[in-house]
Amino acid sequence: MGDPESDFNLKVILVSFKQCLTEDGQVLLDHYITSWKGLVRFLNSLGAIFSFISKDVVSKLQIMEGLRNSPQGEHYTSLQSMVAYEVGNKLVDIDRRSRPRYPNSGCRTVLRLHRALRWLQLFLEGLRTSPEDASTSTLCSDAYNTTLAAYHSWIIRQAVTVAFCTLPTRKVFLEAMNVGSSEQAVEMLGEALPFIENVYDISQKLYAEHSLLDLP
Ligand SMILES: CCCCCCCC/C=C\CCCCCCCC(=O)N[C@@H](COP(=O)(O)O)[C@H](O)/C=C/CCCCCCCCCCCCC
Repeated sequence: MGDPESDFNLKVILVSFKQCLTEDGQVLLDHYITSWKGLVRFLNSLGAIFSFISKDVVSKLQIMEGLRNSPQGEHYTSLQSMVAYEVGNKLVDIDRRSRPRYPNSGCRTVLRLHRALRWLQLFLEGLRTSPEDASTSTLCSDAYNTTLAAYHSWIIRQAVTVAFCTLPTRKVFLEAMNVGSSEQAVEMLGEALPFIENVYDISQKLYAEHSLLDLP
């Protein structure tokens, strides 16, 4: 049996995104939630300054677990079945002008995580391809500005900018992935990032097909 501490590395988490996908391209929500829990664990290890971010992710994961464990749980087996169920039964707030009726819908909640997954993909790709002396804070902000920033209020953008300034160097970051040297971490990212990319692309297509990419 493996040692839980040494098993805890970023490769395990990134590869777990592979398990989210079935052969016919269903995104399995149980695995999706588990993969995100692993990411939260990493985020927590970066320090208390990131706790406002991890609290938000945890609350979204709790919403999804609540739906999954509810009497309607079978509809929340995959992203596809969730979208079919919630859209088909009008359980999603589509119109920004109306009073929210379903603030905790699965579609809305996963959309927030889905956007964050794109941030993660761009950030880790930046880490992988950047020179040794690249600033992680710049890599992180660049990825943030092209993904999540557009959806966040001014106050959150300011808090995030401060938190980014506390990030460790690229070398420390790569070693914190717990997969060996920085060179090995870079290699691992090259192998494992496509798993995140696949999940992101399939989810993006599904949400676009149902016009769900801009849910309030
Ligand atoms: C050793 C390297 C490993 C890197 C592993 C990184 C692990 C990353 C884990 C989590 C990523 C951040 C997830 C952020 C989710 C944000 C969801 C969101 O947009 N929530 C907002 C909207 O929700 P509603 O209000 O509409 O319900 C919410 O308002 C936001 C609240 C908190 C701020 C979120 C800031 C996100 C910044 C992303 C960068 C994270 C920096 C991590 C540093 C590596």
